[in-house]
Amino acid sequence: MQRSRASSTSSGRLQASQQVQPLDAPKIIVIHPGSQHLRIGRACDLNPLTLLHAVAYKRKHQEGDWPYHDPMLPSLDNINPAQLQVEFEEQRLIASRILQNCVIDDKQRLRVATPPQQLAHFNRKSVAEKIPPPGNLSEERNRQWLDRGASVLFDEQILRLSTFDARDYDIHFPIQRGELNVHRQKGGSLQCTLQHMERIWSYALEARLKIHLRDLRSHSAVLVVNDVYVRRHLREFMSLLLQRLGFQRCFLVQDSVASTYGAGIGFGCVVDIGAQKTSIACIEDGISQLHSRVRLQYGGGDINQVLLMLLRKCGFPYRECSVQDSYVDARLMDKLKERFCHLNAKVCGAQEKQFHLRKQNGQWLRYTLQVGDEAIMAPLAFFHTELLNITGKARKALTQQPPQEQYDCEDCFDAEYLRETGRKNGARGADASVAPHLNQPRPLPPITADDEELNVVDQDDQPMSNGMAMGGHGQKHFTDTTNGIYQYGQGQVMPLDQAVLEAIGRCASSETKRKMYGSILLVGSSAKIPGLAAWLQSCISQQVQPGIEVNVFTKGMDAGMVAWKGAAIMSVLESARELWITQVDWNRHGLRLLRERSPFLW
Ligand SMILES: Nc1ncnc2c1ncn2[C@@H]1O[C@H](COP(=O)(O)OP(=O)(O)OP(=O)(O)O)[C@@H](O)[C@H]1O
Repeated sequence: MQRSRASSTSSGRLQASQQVQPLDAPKIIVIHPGSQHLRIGRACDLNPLTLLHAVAYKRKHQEGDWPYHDPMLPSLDNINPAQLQVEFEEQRLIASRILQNCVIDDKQRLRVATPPQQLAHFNRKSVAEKIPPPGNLSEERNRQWLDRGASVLFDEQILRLSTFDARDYDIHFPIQRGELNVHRQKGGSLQCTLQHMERIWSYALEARLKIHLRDLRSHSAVLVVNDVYVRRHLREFMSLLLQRLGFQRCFLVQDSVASTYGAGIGFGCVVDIGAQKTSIACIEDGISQLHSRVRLQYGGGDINQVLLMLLRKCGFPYRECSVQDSYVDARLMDKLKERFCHLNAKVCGAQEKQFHLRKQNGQWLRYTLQVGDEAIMAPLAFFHTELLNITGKARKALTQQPPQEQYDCEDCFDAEYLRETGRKNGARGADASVAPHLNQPRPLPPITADDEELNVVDQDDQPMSNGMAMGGHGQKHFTDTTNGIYQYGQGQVMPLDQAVLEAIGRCASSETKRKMYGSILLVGSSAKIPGLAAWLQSCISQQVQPGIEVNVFTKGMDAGMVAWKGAAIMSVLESARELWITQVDWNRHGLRLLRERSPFLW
């Protein structure tokens, strides 16, 4: 490890009460939970299992009880759907003009647009054809598509729930937009959310990894957590792993730090684009730089919604598609995006595509359609973020408050708690003349009940200033406040390139900034969109001072697994031994251990 916690623990601090056992990769379980997927596996595995991070409980149909469904894709903003359509169309035209200005070859020829009306002419006439079940699916398995007898469904079984079938289940995704999905509706309390998580992880361990839960006491766990975290939630994760699931020991690692290990780089700006969130953090010497961290509330799921809207504009032949109610349709949009979308300006013109779909009655259908600029315009929404307004205009940018400004009433070693309760010269509370450092202004109060450690920046909340992000020029769009909060424009969703420029601009020295520009690592499954790295590189290059080298890259491995692999590598390092927190120690010392041992500033 680049940074040893041993060097930062004083002699008077905690010593492990148990001798650390030899490292044994098959007995270490690495867990990376996300908004859509859970990645889990043994540290010795080449790749983790990837399964849907959701659970569906069969409902008892009772009077007054309605099914509860967390959507798989971010919901459309339905405050004023008609207005939304009009605004979307305006933005589509602007994006189309941007694309037409793209030079596609050495002869400086410009890109030719494919108008949706031209595609609609073909698509509206396209009729679905009945086809037999795909080759490897027997008639028998096609009939038993869904296990209707099971009281709980996981993974693929949830993805087979149509609008009709879903009515029999309460469906929960315990993480949404990268954060624990705590809400006021059915099954939305913090304890319920943790219970959903426990059910999914237990299923993955027992049914998929074939590890009995009672054997977990001889296993260790590494949990990959967000860079921008809520301390209270991390505490709950520790209890879930050590007390509820019963792992022998565990440690937590931030996802950007794990990604640098997975990619084999010593430093870099990690841009993680997942299903529902994008997080950015600059890593140096194994530490995620506090001020550079930001989590943006958009990801691949929002691109699915943009794609569907664009396809509808050109006569999408599967007219009943309802991603809000049907998990089959949400899954279909994932697949279509993964197959069609790209950010390669040289690819233009209409292309004929096909997709298959199983109907509720077991009949398979084949749809044929033509796709043109929709395929490039949907992912362009990462840069032209006005297109993302359909899934919410008032999008929040989340940064993390420094540790000394975080107040945790259950942490009896919390700096604020000690300040409030400490006795100086026999008096409660400190006198400014005696201990001026203890009389600092009180930290900001919690922002929300659950997210007290997050700086939640509602993009409409703050006045504009001329705050200039360093590194680039022409970035006059950021509000810069004293505690590291920033926002983009007058409430717009922050474009990806601007967010990266701002994150790097917040690094301490120009040397560090220069290093970061030269090493921008793209991870998360949405980073697999062909051409994304080159597009981002080109956008950033145009905005930095001349002479600064910009390098945006992915590693030659599944971008969605980089963080998991990094955590697996870390877990077996000799230098990671001091990070482990045993069940016995956690029961005895609790939170204090996270302060002492976590590989990031608690
Ligand atoms: N080849 C691909 N091309 C484009 N997008 C892809 C590809 N493969 C997967 N995706 C998209 O990546 C998203 C899932 O990403 P990932 O599994 O990293 O998210 P997550 O970790 O579950 O969520 P989050 O990081 O938002 O909490 C989905 O929107 C999926 O459609």
